[in-house]
Amino acid sequence: MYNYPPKVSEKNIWKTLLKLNSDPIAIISQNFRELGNTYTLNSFLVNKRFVFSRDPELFDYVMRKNQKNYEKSAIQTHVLGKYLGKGLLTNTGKNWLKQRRLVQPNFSTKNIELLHQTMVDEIKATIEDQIKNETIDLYKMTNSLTFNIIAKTLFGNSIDYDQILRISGSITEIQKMFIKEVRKPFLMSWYKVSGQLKKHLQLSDEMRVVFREIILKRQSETGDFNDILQNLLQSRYEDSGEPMAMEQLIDEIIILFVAGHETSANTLAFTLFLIENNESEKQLLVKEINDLGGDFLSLKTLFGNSKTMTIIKEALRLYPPAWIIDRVALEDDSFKDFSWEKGTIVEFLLYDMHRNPVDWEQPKSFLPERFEEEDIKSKPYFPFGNGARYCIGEHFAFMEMILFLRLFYKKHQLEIETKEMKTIALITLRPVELRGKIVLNNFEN
Ligand code: HEM
Repeated sequence: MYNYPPKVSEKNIWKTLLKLNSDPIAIISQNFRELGNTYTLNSFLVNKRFVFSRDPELFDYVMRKNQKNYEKSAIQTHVLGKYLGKGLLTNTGKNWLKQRRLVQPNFSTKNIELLHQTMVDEIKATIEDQIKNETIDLYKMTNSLTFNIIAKTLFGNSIDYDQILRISGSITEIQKMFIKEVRKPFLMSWYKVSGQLKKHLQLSDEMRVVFREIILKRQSETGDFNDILQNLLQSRYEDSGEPMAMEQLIDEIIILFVAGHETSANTLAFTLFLIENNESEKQLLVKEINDLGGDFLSLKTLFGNSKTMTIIKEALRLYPPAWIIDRVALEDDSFKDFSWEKGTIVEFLLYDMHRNPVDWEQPKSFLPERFEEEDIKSKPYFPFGNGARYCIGEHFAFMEMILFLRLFYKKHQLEIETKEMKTIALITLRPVELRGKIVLNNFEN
């Protein structure tokens, strides 16, 4: 009936299923090498068929050309959605489209650029705070930095650091629970009877209370507020002219926190590691910052194909935080010689697409200059996704990351202690650790 791509053999299914928990990228990649760019895994554990792929053409077909036939899997819409609500990342169908049309304009280049000063202030404060004359956890630093940036660009001074800490604590706990549910779904009854599920749903409720208070207070105030909340409150649906309902607004805010901090934090940590291990690139970066003089933070120098930009793009190629993207087929479908039944889950491994030697020369090397080549647009490079659900925060992310690197290398140096980059692929791909000491330059740049 259906012509599924080559299957993981009976013999290798157990090995694959076990390793999907402990080291998913290694086993998924190994299967590509053995079975080709697209293969099938029948998982008896969850009674579902998975098609894994690193074929850019199939990715384009599913994400763009035939995207109407594909939806996000229940892992995001239900498992994560029950804690985080139905914001853009966890929403589907008509409701998603309606929300996307309302929320996306708030992330236009023009609107994001208005947040420049807020980002600069947060970055300066974080770096100052971390100069301690001792080794610190740099990944923790990039995490709290990007969390504070999203909090302050969303709420301005309407949120205080105590509230930020509480929300960040709740989101971290919820993410841990989510990972447990995804990795060990067969323990679901235990999560229920042991009270873990309830405890995490309560955390979610508590978080919503904080957001509701902030929003209600804002609605009672008058004045000029330069933040995303103000824009979201002023946004109107095209058809009805109505604003967003309170609970939907809270859903969107929670998603912005979740989608908008860890991805950038991971990228910054990977980028720092790569810069510190590539002396010539570091020199070029510092030279660029110095050559820009007083313009090193100005909007007109931020978004061109600068050294700072190509370094980040290359870090995102080697270590895409969204290392895997999934979709479920709503109806039976076929692509080239293959066909599959509705309900099949298609998993795209961006990590492997970005490192496939067929497309990339020296795929494992850190070579930012490849992003200056003419043919770069034809390469399979999708750190921010593809098609209708493309990341709305790309411009925001580049702005905060470029500002951070420029401010950091303008006046500081890093004595990095982590010698080898070990990664862990959970919801996002992140470093296991990154430790080092920040020191002030003893010369003024
Ligand atoms: C380096 C940083 C980032 C990376 C690598 C990244 C990556 C991605 C990817 C791959 C998707 C698509 C997922 C899919 O199709 O299944 C996505 C969606 C999304 N991202 Fe980002 N992201 C980053 C930063 C941000 C930031 C800073 C924000 C917000 C401030 C944000 C908000 C979102 C939202 C709301 C969605 C869902 C869009 C939708 O489904 O309509 N992201 N991101």
